[in-house]
Amino acid sequence: MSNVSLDLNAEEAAFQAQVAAIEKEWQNPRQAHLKRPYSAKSIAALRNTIPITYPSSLQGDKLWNILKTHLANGTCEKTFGTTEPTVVSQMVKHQQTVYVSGALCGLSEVQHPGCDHADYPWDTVPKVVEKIFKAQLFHDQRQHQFRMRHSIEEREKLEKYDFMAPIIADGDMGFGGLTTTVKLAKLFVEAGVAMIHLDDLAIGLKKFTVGEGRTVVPTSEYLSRLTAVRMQFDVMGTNTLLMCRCDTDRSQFITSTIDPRDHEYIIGATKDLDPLVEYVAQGMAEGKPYVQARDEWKSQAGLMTFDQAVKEKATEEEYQQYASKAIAYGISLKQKRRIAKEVVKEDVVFDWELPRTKEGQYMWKPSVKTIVERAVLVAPLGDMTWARMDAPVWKDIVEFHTEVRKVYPDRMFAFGFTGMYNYEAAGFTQEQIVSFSDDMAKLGIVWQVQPIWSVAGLNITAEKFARDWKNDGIAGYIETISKPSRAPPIVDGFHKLSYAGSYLADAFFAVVAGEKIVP
Ligand SMILES: C[C@](O)(C(=O)O)[C@H](CC(=O)O)C(=O)O
Repeated sequence: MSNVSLDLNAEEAAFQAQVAAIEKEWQNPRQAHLKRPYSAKSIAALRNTIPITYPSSLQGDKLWNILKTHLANGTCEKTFGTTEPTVVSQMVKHQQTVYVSGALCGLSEVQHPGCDHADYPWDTVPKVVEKIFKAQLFHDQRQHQFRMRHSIEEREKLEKYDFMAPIIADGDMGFGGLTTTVKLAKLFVEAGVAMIHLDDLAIGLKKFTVGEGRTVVPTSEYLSRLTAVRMQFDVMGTNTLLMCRCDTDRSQFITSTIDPRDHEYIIGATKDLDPLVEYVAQGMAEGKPYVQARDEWKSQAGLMTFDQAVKEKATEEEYQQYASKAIAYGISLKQKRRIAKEVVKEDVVFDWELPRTKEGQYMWKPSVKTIVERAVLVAPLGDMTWARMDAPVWKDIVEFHTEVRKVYPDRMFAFGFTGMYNYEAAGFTQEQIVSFSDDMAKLGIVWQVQPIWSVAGLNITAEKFARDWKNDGIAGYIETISKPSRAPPIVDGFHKLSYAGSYLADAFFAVVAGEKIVP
């Protein structure tokens, strides 16, 4: 039974046309760098039967052109994070893009604020993107209407801004299984985002505190996440950009050992002792603090990777023989053990189950090499790459970007000036700090973000005004806010010409009343 007349030929022809259109889109220079593990046919079958277009796609193209121009010029876009449309309306005067930070959303857009553990509801960041995008459309509309009320000669004297700065947003770790990631990607596109970034962190285990550290997922899971987003963008037919962020730097745990590509970096105990969780439970029952019990166990466990354990037991010659066969991308622990048995006389004791945490994580040894491997592997699914680093180690920054560029010379990169960077402590001179952005731009880092300016930045502004208002009242307001906001370059305030959009409201009344055309 059906409620439409069934024309199977027309249905098949429409489907084949859709497949052909998708194949063509994928060959377009804008998409030629992408490689999908699925077919155009699978995507066509997942599409709706009516055509739907999204502004997100236009914004994606716009962002692509902005960043490609920076890449060609060896320059970069420097932006910052906000959740506030008011801030966006001003930053577009100086920035070409806007960042919606998950950390900020977690602080100011939820009922229960908290440090950035990405523990807010999965639709929090897309909703903020939607709020900002709609505000951008409003400012774009009011400016356009205002300009069109003026003659061409008059317009020359008016300020003009591009309010539609592409929005880059934090997709965190995708918030769960593949279906959540798909829904997240869809909501972002519908909200008007130009690019999202997705990382390889484990849900619920993003840490910024002193307890147990940050946890990544296996390479295979990271790949699936990014593929899920790419698939959803393809289903929606958008040119929205995907940034592959990798958080392996400084991560201390991995959720599973399922992927041999991760085995080189998983840490085991090389001593025969009780499992960490049992030792800690026992210690705590005896009244020891958790951290003390944990550290005691760690100091006795002989923690290292399997390759290091082999090195400890082998002669120099045996190790060279072992390394030539066993240290290569994707060699599993099982294969490594077999090779060690063949070439090393002594038994290699190694157990990666013993150090597992109460939540089941395995211990992990991060390195620039792992980040490079992950970044290179997933690069064809995305448009940009970001190696998130807690601390600015210049040598690591150079190594990472140089290595990835050996494989993908045209790759565009992002960088976040994250957390509590202490440049002096990291050995940077004042000169190096000043030229840091430009130096990074030369490595292809075309999008650079200070994600959390709003915390200290807005607080400083608010605290200052709160003090001035208490002390000086309206006299102070007039001097420090009202007058400067009217002087050029105009910082939008409530006055008729700007932010509030009074002219737009007037236009609605005039048009409804039958006004023909202005000026
Ligand atoms: C960029 C980031 O994802 C964010 O949410 O803004 C955070 C910021 C931070 O922790 O300082 C991150 O880098 O993880």
